[in-house]
Amino acid sequence: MISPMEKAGILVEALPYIKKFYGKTVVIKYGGHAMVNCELKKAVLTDAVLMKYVGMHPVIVHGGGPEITGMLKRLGIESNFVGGLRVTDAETMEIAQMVLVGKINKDIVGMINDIGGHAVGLSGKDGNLLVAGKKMGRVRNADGTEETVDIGLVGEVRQVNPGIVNTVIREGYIPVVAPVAVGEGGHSYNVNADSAAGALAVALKADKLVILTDVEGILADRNDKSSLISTITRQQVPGLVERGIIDGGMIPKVECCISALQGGVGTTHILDGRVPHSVLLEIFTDRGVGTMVTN
Ligand SMILES: Nc1ncnc2c1ncn2[C@@H]1O[C@H](COP(=O)(O)OP(=O)(O)O)[C@@H](O)[C@H]1O
Ligand SMILES: CC(=O)N[C@@H](CCC(=O)OP(=O)(O)O)C(=O)O
Repeated sequence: MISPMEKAGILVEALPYIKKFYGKTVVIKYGGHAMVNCELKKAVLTDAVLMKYVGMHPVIVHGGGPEITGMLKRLGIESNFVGGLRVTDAETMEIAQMVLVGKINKDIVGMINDIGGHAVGLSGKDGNLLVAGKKMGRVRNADGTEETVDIGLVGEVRQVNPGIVNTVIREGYIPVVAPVAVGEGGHSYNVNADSAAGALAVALKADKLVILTDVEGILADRNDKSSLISTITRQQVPGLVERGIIDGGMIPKVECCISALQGGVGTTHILDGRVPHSVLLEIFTDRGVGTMVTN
C-alpha cells in the first residue's frame, strides 16, 4: 500500500502535465489485441475519462481485428491478410461493419458512460468523417520484388472532414470512432485502424497520437523485452525497417507515426495496452512508458 504522502506526491507530479496538456487533443488508437481483457479495457477507458475531466480532449479510434476474425470464423468465412490488411470482399465488409460499428463501438461507448464519462460513437461514414479510395495490397516476392494485388474493399483515407468530431468535443463528449470509411456512392471501405487514427490526428491538429498495442513498444530485439527503444526520431525508423528490426504489424504503426508527425502532430507514442493505465503513465508522469517517435 502506498502512503497518503506518496499519493499526494503522485498527484503533484501530474500537475505540470495537466497544465501542459490542458485543452489539447490526444488521439488514442485502441487496437483489438489490447481489448481482450475486460479489466484492461476498463483501465484504458478510465484513462480517457480522467483526461477529459482534467480538460484534455481525448479521441478514441478503435480497431477490432481479432473480433472481426472471430465473427467471420463463426460464419465459416476464412480471413486472409496481405501486408497486414484484411482482404475484404462485399460479405466481409458487411460483417466488419457490423462488428466494428454495431458491436465494438457501442460496447466502448457504453463502458465509458458507465465509468462516468460521456461518449458518442461515430464511424468514418458519419458526417463524411473519413472519405476513402481503394487501396491496393503490396506483396513482396522471394526475389525481393514487390507486386500489387487487389484486396477488395480496403480503403485508404483520402480526405478527413473533422467537423462532426469537433462538434462532439465542443459539446463535452469523448468521440469514439470506428474505422469504416465512406467511398464514392456512399459504400463502405474497411480502413486499418492505425491509418484511420493517424489521418484523424493530423486533421484534428492533435498534440499527441497514442497507439496502444500488445507489445512493450518498439523492441531492438523482438525476443528481448528489455530491449525497448524509449525514444526514436522519425529519421531513424526507415533504417530499422530495412534491417528487419521493425517488421509485420509494427510497420503500419511506425508509418502512421511518421505521417502524423509530418502532418503536424506533436509527438507520437506506441504503448503497451496490456499495462494498466499505460496512457496515464505516459501523459501524466515523468516516467514515459513505451516508445516515443518524434520529429
Ligand atoms: N521491432 C519490433 N518491436 C515490437 N514488435 C514488433 C517489432 N517488429 C514487429 N513487431 C510485431 O508487431 C506486432 C504489433 O502489431 P499488431 O499485432 O498488428 O498490433 P495491433 O493488433 O495492436 O494493431 C507485435 O506483436 C510484434 O509481433
Ligand atoms: C483493412 C483492415 O485490415 N482493417 C482492419 C480494421 C480493424 C483494425 O485495424 O483492427 P486492429 O487495430 O485491432 O488490428 C480489419 O479488418 O481487421
